[in-house]
Amino acid sequence: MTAQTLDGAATLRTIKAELAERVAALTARGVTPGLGTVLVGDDPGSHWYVGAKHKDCAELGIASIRRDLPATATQAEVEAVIDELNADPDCTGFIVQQPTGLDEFALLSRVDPDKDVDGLHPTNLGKLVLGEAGPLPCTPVGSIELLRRHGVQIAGAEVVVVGRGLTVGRPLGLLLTRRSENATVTLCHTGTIDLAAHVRHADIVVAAAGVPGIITGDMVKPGAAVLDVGVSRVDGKVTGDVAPDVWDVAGWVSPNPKGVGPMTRAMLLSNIVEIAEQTHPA
Ligand SMILES: Nc1nc(=O)c2c([nH]1)NC[C@@H]1CN(c3ccc(C(=O)N[C@@H](CCC(=O)O)C(=O)O)cc3)C=[N+]21
Repeated sequence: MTAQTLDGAATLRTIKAELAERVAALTARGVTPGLGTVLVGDDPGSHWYVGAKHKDCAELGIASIRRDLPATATQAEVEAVIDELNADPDCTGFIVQQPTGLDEFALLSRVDPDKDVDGLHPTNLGKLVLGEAGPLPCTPVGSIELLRRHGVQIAGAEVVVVGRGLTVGRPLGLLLTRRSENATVTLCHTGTIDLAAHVRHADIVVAAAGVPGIITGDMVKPGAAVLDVGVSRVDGKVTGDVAPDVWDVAGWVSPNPKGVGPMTRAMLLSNIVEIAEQTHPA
């Protein structure tokens, strides 16, 4: 048995086509959405991600506002750029690419919550906990959207999320347990005693540990859906958390690359368009 592919690259193309129509409708009314990015330092991976986001925007007719700062930039300098983008009417929303090597919590907290297209501002994470509407974190929502668009049943599913990080595991647990998703979630982490015992019961496994190959075929229930969210670099190549033998057991697997990564970009674009529509109602 070989698993079906949860193809994030193809799904990104579909979502871009849907969003392009909404951007065109905005542009026809004189509204051009604008995405801002703040990038600190010269990590090649971060540069690639930010470059890809701006290419996506160009394809859709979303304007780009790019602020690249040297690795020597201070907390105060980055905060001044955040203040500038908060005040810029052409900037619909923006992200501060992580990691910055600076006080991340202070930076996240300084972004105008209404421009927080990462959905990571404390106010927006609080809204998620409270069940209030607001921008949602891109990687967790992208993971759910990838499952949904491939017909994987989420309601009633036993989901094991591996990893409790701020950008994936923790918010994903909150999203999946909403009434609208109705999954039963077990959040596993480095303190989990018997990871395999938990994963074995899961209809859906989300591997977001950042440990190459931590999920192996013998841990997975036959037919389960397995999302590979982890990103590590081994010998310069992107490597996920899911071992190759999982494909022989699972019903669906998201490849890595071309799985959840492109979906993160899709949801960023979607958040931008959403904010532009809300702030400029027809
Ligand atoms: N404030 C902030 N927001 C983020 O959303 C954010 C961040 N910081 N820091 C880093 C992570 C990582 N991330 C990815 C985005 C796209 C791909 C992606 O499209 N990857 C391609 C290519 C991967 C490759 O070949 O390098 C793929 O998976 O097919 C991956 C990872 C967003 N992040």
